Amino acid sequence: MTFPVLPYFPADTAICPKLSLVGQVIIPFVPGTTTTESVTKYSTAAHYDVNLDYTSTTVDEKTIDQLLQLYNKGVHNVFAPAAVASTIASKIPNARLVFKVNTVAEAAALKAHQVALTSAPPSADALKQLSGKSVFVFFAEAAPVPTSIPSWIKSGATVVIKASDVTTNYDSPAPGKTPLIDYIIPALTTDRADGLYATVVTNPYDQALGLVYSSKQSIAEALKNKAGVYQSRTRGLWFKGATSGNTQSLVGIDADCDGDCLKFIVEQTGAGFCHKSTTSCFGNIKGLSGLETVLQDRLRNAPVGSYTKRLFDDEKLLSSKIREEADELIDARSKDEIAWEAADVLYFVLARCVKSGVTLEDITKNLETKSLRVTRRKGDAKPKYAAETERRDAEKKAAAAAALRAERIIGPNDRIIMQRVNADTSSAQEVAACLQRPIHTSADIMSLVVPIVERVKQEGDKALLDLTAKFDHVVLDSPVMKAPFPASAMQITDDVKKAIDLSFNNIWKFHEAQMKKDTLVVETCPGVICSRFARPIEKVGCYIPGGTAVLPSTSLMLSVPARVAGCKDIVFASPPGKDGKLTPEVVYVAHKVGAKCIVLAGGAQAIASMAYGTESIPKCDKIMGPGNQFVTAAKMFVSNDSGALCGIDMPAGPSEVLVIADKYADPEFVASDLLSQAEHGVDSQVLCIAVDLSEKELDALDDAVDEQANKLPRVEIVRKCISHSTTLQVKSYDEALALANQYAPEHLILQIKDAEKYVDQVDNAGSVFVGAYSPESCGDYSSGTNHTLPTYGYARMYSGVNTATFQKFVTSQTLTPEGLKSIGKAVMDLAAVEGLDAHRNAVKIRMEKLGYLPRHR
Ligand SMILES: NC(=O)c1ccc[n+]([C@@H]2O[C@H](COP(=O)([O-])OP(=O)(O)OC[C@H]3O[C@@H](n4cnc5c(N)ncnc54)[C@H](O)[C@@H]3O)[C@@H](O)[C@H]2O)c1
Ligand SMILES: N[C@H](CO)Cc1c[nH]c[nH+]1
Repeated sequence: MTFPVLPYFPADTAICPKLSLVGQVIIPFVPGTTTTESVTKYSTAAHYDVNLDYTSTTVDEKTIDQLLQLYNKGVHNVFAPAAVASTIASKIPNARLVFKVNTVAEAAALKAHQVALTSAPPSADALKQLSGKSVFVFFAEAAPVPTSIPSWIKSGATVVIKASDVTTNYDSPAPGKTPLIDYIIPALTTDRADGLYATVVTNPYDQALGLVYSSKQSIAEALKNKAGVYQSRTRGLWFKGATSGNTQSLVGIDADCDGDCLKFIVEQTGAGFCHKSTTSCFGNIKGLSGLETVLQDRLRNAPVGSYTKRLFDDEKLLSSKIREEADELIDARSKDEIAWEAADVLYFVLARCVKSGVTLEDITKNLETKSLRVTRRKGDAKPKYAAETERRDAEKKAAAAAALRAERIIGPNDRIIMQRVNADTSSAQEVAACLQRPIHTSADIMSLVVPIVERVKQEGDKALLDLTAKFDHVVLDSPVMKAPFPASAMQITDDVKKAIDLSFNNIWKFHEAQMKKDTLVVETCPGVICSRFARPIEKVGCYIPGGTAVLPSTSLMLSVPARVAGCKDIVFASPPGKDGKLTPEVVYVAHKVGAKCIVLAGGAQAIASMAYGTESIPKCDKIMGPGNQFVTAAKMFVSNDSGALCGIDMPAGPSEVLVIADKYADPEFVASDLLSQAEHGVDSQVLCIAVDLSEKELDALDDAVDEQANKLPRVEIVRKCISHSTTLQVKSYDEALALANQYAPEHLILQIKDAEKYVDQVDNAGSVFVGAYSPESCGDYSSGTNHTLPTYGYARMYSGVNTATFQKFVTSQTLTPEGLKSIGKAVMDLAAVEGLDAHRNAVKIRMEKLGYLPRHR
């Protein structure tokens, strides 16, 4: 309970610190003038509440804003005439208001909980009508009537008195002034025979220092001297510290709920409160304030070279520690970890405060002020911090994924098996880490690729030859081989020729079936005929990878649909071998499809040469084909450069496969499919989602992977790829398909019972291989579907290469007069909405001539 006396200070600058020892003051509110500073200067630094007296009988929006700000800076209550208080309450929902009225009857009629009586002094009996309300007897204007004060206070009212009418100088008060003690004693009771009041002494953080006793005189002396003065039961008036030197500065006094126990809030100096030289009579104070005391002492006395000294002297060290500990706290999970990390954070934060002279009391007061806010911020983090948290989360995800991969380096003597993760018992973060791709087209790659592209753009063939020498370690005379291609460059075996021819035919058939030959015609309204027809893209570039393995199959996958679509100029690009020659199968395919030339270059430089053209290489309108991260980044770069005016198919990077396998799947089949993509490159990724497999069945899968992998010539690549590849155990098919859709694999293989049934549930995948006898390799070469497919999860929004990739679609329309009549008005109305009069006119003129609209000259 705060003492039921509220000193009124007519000017906010004149607040008497001694009177405010009772815990509250009231100052006038002046519209437009009372600033938040005039409130914070008391409310955040001192131990008393600041109330405002609003005297005007009107209130405008500007003043409401001003009040809002003042509330939010810690103003306790605003006393206002009842009508004004109602207006404020309607504008500021949680405003703390005391409704000023003249009479007890008016107060009783109000719904408000806090009321102030401003005129005729009420009798104690009349006050009883207001039980249940907080009542203030407002004597700020008139001189108080001291004889009534005890009865008001005893009735539970708080007396608002002019500060100038009160004094702490109790023994020789100036004429007309009432000693403050006279307002305090009526609020107290005691059942002790000696009439003393039990008094709890606390520090400013409400920590008990000890129990003492007070008398009317000791309290009056304490108020007068603003010091700890008590009544010893054996030695009379006791000025604490008078002999020991451990004095106390009094910062506030208070009473308990029924007034039979006092509280003195003090700042203790010297060894402590207790005569045994401990901080309190209950021993030394621990916790945060104990730590604060230690740190304050260290700030003054820390030995040179000690860690605490370094911490105080080295701003960067202290800031870094706060950040580091805050991060660790964010990452902590168990109760123990959180407590541990929170303690570290508090230690360094407190060191920062102590160093800057900020005390726990300042922080507590600040917290109290914030709790008084009437309009609260939404609580969202500022965008900068939200973005930072997201960035850090992404970094952590990547680091977690990297850590998982890093943990698993499959050594030459280790079994080549995938890591196993049970999706049902792992955290979402752990599962997500398994679904992270090993490599991204990041800013780092772009910073390598952009200079390469720019060089080719500027220097053409010369740059191409230099970069081929640098990256492919072969010095060429010319970067291009033009058609007709010499027979010597396409020497291949009959079997391979037959294989290419068979594959060519199947790819042709499937892509020709996709060909949109017929013009699409729709009459949308009578006389309005809309149509759409396809046209081939004239000049297309086909990139055929050749880094870790040359892929003639890719030349088929790109050039056959190009030919089906009717593209005029087909340009191939593929890195030359160390002997400076192209793979003969690639040249054979180029010859078969009638390609115009083959660029003997790989990587970003090959893409740039086709995007911008060089002295010897024709510029292409669109570039298709897969490749490593340099190729993919260069494709993305040129497609964004309006100077290149060059489209691309999609980001088709390192190969990947996700196999969903159940207990009906043959582990050897599953292993072979996983390894067929693992052998592409160390940055490939293969995943198996095992549906309800037992440990024994999972072991069989591991055995099959290990056995087959060790027999492969590219086992070294496979070993590295399998290191970052995972078998995820799930319980159900639905779960498996949900994870597959989340990953959006380039290839999805369903080795499950009734596989066909689940195709409907596939939302995101480049190409699906359904059932035990549909290995992914068939799609790579010969079945007819295309193997140039979106990776990195781009299957969520891109399709694989298809015939339409090499086409563009043109729409056309024909309107008859009847057609114009059907839609003319709608066009004119919409053009008017957009304020585009020329658009409107184009229809209006025709409609007028046709007689559908009256002519306007
Ligand atoms: N998504 C698909 O549809 C699909 C299809 C087939 C292949 N692929 C993938 O294509 C990729 C082919 O990659 P690849 O490396 O074997 O062949 P690539 O032809 O894509 O890249 C080789 C070229 O990269 C350049 N290069 C190498 N190191 C470089 C460096 N440090 N800086 C700049 N340039 C550098 C060289 O010029 C080299 O010619 C594989 O990851 C494979 O999985 C994907
Ligand atoms: N699997 C690759 C697509 O990611 C294509 C390919 C070509 N040769 C063998 N495989």
